[in-house]
This record gives sequence, C-alpha cells and structure tokens, in this order.
Amino acid sequence: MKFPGRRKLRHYFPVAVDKTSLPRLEVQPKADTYIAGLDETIVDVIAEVDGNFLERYGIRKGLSNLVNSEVATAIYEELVNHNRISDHFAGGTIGNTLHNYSVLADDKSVLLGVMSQSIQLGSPEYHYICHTSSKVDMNHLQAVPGDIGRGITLITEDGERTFAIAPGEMDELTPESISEEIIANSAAFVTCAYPLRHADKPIKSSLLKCLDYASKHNVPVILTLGTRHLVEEYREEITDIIKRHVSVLAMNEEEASALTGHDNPLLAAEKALDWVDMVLLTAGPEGLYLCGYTESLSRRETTHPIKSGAIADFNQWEFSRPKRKKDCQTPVKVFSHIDPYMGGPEKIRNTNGAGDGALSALLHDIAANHFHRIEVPNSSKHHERYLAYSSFAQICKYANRVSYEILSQNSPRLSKGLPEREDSLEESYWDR
Ligand SMILES: Nc1ncnc2c1ncn2[C@@H]1O[C@H](COP(=O)(O)OP(=O)(O)OP(=O)(O)O)[C@@H](O)[C@H]1O
Ligand SMILES: Nc1nc2c(ncn2[C@@H]2O[C@H](CO)[C@@H](O)[C@H]2O)c(=O)[nH]1
Repeated sequence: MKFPGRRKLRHYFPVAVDKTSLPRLEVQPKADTYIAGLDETIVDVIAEVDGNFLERYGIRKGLSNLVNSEVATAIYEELVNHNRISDHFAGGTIGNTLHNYSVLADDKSVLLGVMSQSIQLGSPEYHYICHTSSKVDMNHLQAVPGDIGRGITLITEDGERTFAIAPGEMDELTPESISEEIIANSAAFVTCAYPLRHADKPIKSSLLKCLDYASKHNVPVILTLGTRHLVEEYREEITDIIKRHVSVLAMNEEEASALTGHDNPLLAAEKALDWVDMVLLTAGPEGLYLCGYTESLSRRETTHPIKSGAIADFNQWEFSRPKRKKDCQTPVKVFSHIDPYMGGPEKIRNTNGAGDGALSALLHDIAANHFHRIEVPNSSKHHERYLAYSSFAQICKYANRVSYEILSQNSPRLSKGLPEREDSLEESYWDR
C-alpha cells in the first residue's frame, strides 16, 4: 500500500514488509488490504456529436439514458458511418473508481460483476480488460454468454457528456456469485445506485446481498449516486438503502439536491449526515465538500482561513479526522471545502469521471487507515477508531487533485498515479 500524502518522515509506515511467498495478483482476503466493489461492467464508446443528434434519438442531455438494442445499434451505426467514434475505454462508475483506487494506492481491489465468457480480440470486452489495472482482481467476475454493457458516451460541443447505455448482459450478476469472504475482509465496499433501475434483473439482489454482508461484518459501505434522474426516480428506495447500510455517500450537487431537496451543497450535506457518516459532495467548478463526524474532545481546529456559507464558520474543525458516527461518544459535524485545484485545467474537453476520481482518493485514504490499523494497532493514530487516515482538509486536497488529473487527461481512468514529487500534498502545488 502506497500512502497518500507525505508521511515517511512524520509517521512510521511498514511499507517494506518481508515477503515470505511469491506475490499473487489474486486477492488473499485474510492477508491483503483491498477495496471490493460491485458494478455493471460497461465499455465507454466515445463520440463527439451536436445537440441535434441527442434530440433525434430522444436522449436527455447530461444524463445516463438506458436504450434498447435497436436504438443502440442505430446510434452506433450512425456514429461509425460518420466516423465519429474516437475511442473505446473501460467504464462503469465503480469500475473506474476501483481502477483509479488501485492506480493511486498501487494496491489491490476486487471487481464484482459480469464478463463475457468468450472474448474476441478488439471487442468491447477486450478493451475493458486491456484498460483495467492489473491490480483490479477480476477472478470473481461471473461469466455470461453475451455482451457486457456499452456506454455510448456522446460529447457535445460544450464538453458535456451524455450516456446512451445498451445494457447487454451487464445486469445478469447473480447473488450466488457473491463471496461473503471477499466482502467481509475488505477495507470498504463501494457501489453505485445504477443497478436499482434494473429491478427485474439479478444484479439488484446481488447488490442487496453485498450490502447485507458488509453491514453484518461492519465493513463501511460507500455509495455513489450516479446521475440526477436516477435519484429523482428512485428517491425513496435509495434513501431507505442509505439509511440502512451506507456509511459514505458520494454525489454531485444535482444528485444531492434531488436526494435532500437542498440546492445548497452545505445544507444538502448536513441533511445527508442525518443518515450517513460521511458525505463527499462534488460541485464542478465550485470544487468539492467533504463532511462528516468527529469526536468532540479530539476535534482539531483549522489553520486555513475560516469560511462561511449557509453554515457559519463551517470549516472550523476541518483538521479533524473522520469517524463513523456510531464510534463517537459525542459526535460533532465537520465540514470542509476546497476550490478546484489550481482553478481547474485550462481547457476541459469533458468532465467524465471527475467525481469518481475524487471518490477513489477518499477510498485510498480509508484503505490506508485500515492497513495501518492492522499493521500498527498500537499506534497513536488508532487510540480511537477512525474511518480515514487523514483529516477532512487533507482528504479534500487529495480528492481535488485527483479530479484535476482526470480532467486534464480527458479520460475517467488514470493512466498513472500522481507524481512522486507531489506525494506531499502540502508542497508547492497547494501554496499557489
Ligand atoms: N469546470 C470545472 N472547473 C474546475 N474544476 C472542475 C470543473 N468541473 C469539475 N471540476 C473538478 O472536478 C471535481 C468533480 O467534478 P463534478 O462535480 O463535475 O463531478 P461529477 O459530476 O460527479 O462527475 P462524474 O459523475 O462524471 O464522475 C470537482 O469537485 C472539481 O474539483
Ligand atoms: N454502472 C454504471 N455506470 C454508468 C452508467 N451510466 C454511465 N456510467 C458510467 O459513469 C462513468 C462516468 O462517471 C462512465 O465511465 C460510465 O461508464 C450506468 O448505467 N451504470
């Protein structure tokens, strides 16, 4: 496990553990630190189109639209005929998050989902495997006879991305394929709300089974909402799942508004904290918010300028470390915010995956805490049980930096980790 931030001088990390056996790519649940995630396996087919194209196919801009196979074929053929397809990328909101986690942490994750049992060279499935980090363990995927999902990613002139999703067999994941051992030993279980729109498909029961296992074994559940209209359509069901199972909720401000009824991100996050332990709320050009709980007695005051918004002096305690509410004797709410790293890249061609990138940084910090607690249980870092290793403010910086990287490289999946020079997130970059 590579640690987020500059830590070598200030803390002890057992980064060089004696290897008594050959390294194995497959996750060893009792020995490895890893994140488990469930997703619909999707390949993103990237194409540039004009607004008229979306209208003609009745596709709602900026959203993830489900389309049947006839519409998908018609769209695909038109894009091919007009030479509009620029690339194929492995996608899926959780697939992206796990890949990015594994790249950042240089460590393992487990993907639960389906994969075509026979894969042809150059096929979308082939692209999916090729563009996924070798540290994402795919040994637990369930084989299906047909295709995985195609996420036709339509980029309009304004850089906005709209999905036309042809599901193929991405929702055929059955509960029998879910390993309790994998979930029980993970540092966290991460999933998204998308499977909920496939009530008649086995993936939904598989998701619920994972949530039950995670709750049973006290594994933090991280849920990312996906897209605004999904939240609007399934609000009650999503809220119920959040209240029963979710520890960390990740969403953008539109999804937050649909879920909580608050357009103001601080108020939306505060409302969501009635249900969960932590909220990661990304707000596009406004940056991001990380909010949660800490212990009143051990809270730490920020040295950053104090900010006020819908909540006065909201970032006062942002140097505190996040805890689950149930692990606090006297829980206090903590709010932290950061503006986009260096104001954002000069040119943004599309914002696809920037929010997922921020989430993978948060997962890295949660997994680092899990790893350190197991390796150095008597460290002063673990006198109390924390949810993450770093403070709210520090995680904000890291998450923000990763979003920037996704935006500048124009793809939802990181091709490499952050540069070593910057492993210290406190150095020059942050001082500008
Ligand atoms: N226009 C922008 N200018 C500067 N930074 C931006 C811009 N858009 C996004 N960002 C950065 O990326 C982060 C995440 O962006 P955003 O809120 O758009 O995510 P999202 O809608 O959840 O994305 P996705 O669902 O595609 O993963 C923001 O918190 C911010 O740091
Ligand atoms: N799992 C899943 N991912 C989606 C869906 N629609 C869009 N995405 C993914 O969201 C990512 C961007 O956040 C893209 O890489 C898409 O593949 C969907 O219906 N299900």
